[in-house]
Amino acid sequence: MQPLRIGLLGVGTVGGGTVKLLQNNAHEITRRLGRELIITHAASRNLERTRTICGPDTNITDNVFDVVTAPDVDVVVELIGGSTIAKDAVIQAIKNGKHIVTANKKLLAEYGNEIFRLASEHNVMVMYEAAVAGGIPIIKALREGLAANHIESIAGIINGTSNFILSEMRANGSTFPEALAQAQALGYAEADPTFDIEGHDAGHKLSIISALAFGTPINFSQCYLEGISQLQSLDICYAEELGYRIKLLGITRKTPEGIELRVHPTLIPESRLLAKVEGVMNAVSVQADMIGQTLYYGAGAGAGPTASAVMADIMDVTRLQNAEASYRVPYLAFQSSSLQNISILPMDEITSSYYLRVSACDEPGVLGEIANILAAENISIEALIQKGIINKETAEIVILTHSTKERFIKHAMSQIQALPRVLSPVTMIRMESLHPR
Ligand SMILES: NC(=O)C1=CN([C@@H]2O[C@H](COP(=O)(O)OP(=O)(O)OC[C@H]3O[C@@H](n4cnc5c(N)ncnc54)[C@H](O)[C@@H]3O)[C@@H](O)[C@H]2O)C=CC1
Ligand SMILES: N[C@@H](CC=O)C(=O)O
Ligand code: NA
Repeated sequence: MQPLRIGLLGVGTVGGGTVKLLQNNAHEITRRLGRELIITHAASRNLERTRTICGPDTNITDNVFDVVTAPDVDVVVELIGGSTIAKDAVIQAIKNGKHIVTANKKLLAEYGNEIFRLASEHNVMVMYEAAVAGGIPIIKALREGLAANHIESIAGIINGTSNFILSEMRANGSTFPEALAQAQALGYAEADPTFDIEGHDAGHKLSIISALAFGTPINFSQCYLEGISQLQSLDICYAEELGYRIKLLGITRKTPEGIELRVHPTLIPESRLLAKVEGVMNAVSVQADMIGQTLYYGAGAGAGPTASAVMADIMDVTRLQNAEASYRVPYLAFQSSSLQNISILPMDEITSSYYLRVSACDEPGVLGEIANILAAENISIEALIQKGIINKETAEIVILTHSTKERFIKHAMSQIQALPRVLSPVTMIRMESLHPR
């Protein structure tokens, strides 16, 4: 059988890792596929480096459009990132009948609905395992392994850079800038690391898996985003004292009123496996009606793990390329006839438990005033600690609440804030209370 011909766009961390993986594991891959894979074309900005990486048999260009129009390319593997040139190249490739493999969550979160519609019209596959949780086969799990279930909720650590930073700060006492610089040096961070630390990258990924899980269009523009840049080490310490770890979580849940879609720092009980996920590792917990809870754990970023997912997708395309259309892995959420019209809940309507930290005058009655406000909003308290840390007159009060709606906690916070003896803005961090331990 003729080899499957790959056109590679981008030979950076993931692109270079993909070439290396194919060079190292070609024999095993061919044995498993019964067919050879060859990279006929590669587009890159650094031609000399790319020639060294790819070897003499690959046509090298600095123009991605040379690759997407080349007749001897069956699959375009898009690893340049971003959503400008990458979008044009992918659209052009689909129109030219090429299958697509991409690691680009930004592109899919912003333009996935359009790209999948176009792919369906042109009868080509778009594979994106590497786009969510790097090497963890979470797309395959949702699309295939859990295909018979109703998915109820997903909670995941899906940004390796943020998790790496939080782990480094907690375990090794690194500062935020030190830990970020290390994540960049290790190839984990996005070209613009703001996407990592402000929650955008996790939001991109969450929007994709939420759409896949609940059969909706991708709704990134309605995803609530809050990153780790404003997190204070004081809150990390208090959370630990209460038996919790703080992680940047992506949470999506189907409720009768609509879908929750949110990324924010979250308190997780220390005993939960998610709380023990450290460094660049990712983990995704899925709650489904028949199977119950499943947990997927592995490296969420880096050359090797991400290349592993890219190559698995190329192998899937190879296997399915000659299958009749109906035998191909379906796009599920992206077939317009089967899309579900479920609204994304406004943030005020989500349900969570909450961590609140209040700095107040250390005087009798303050605690009572705060408790009264919470009681009036029907918010019950799970735990409370009080410390006089700033000076003798100022107390830090940390409260964990039971489950309530976000709008009730916001209303309570504004009243607490207005108390004359409350001294600085109330800190609020949401707690993970979706999945059983
Ligand atoms: N680094 C990681 O651990 C992971 C990255 N991803 C995604 O994979 C994609 C690639 O990421 P990295 O390899 O880390 O980025 P990178 O910056 O290391 O590599 C991108 C490469 O594409 C080249 N490039 C960009 N625009 C180009 C253009 N117009 N023409 C030719 N070449 C161009 C750049 O020069 C660079 O060599 C991104 O979408 C990223 O979000 C996904 C999962 C993990
Ligand atoms: N920047 C991303 C890379 C993988 O998607 C991350 O840190 O998770
Ligand atoms: Na993955």
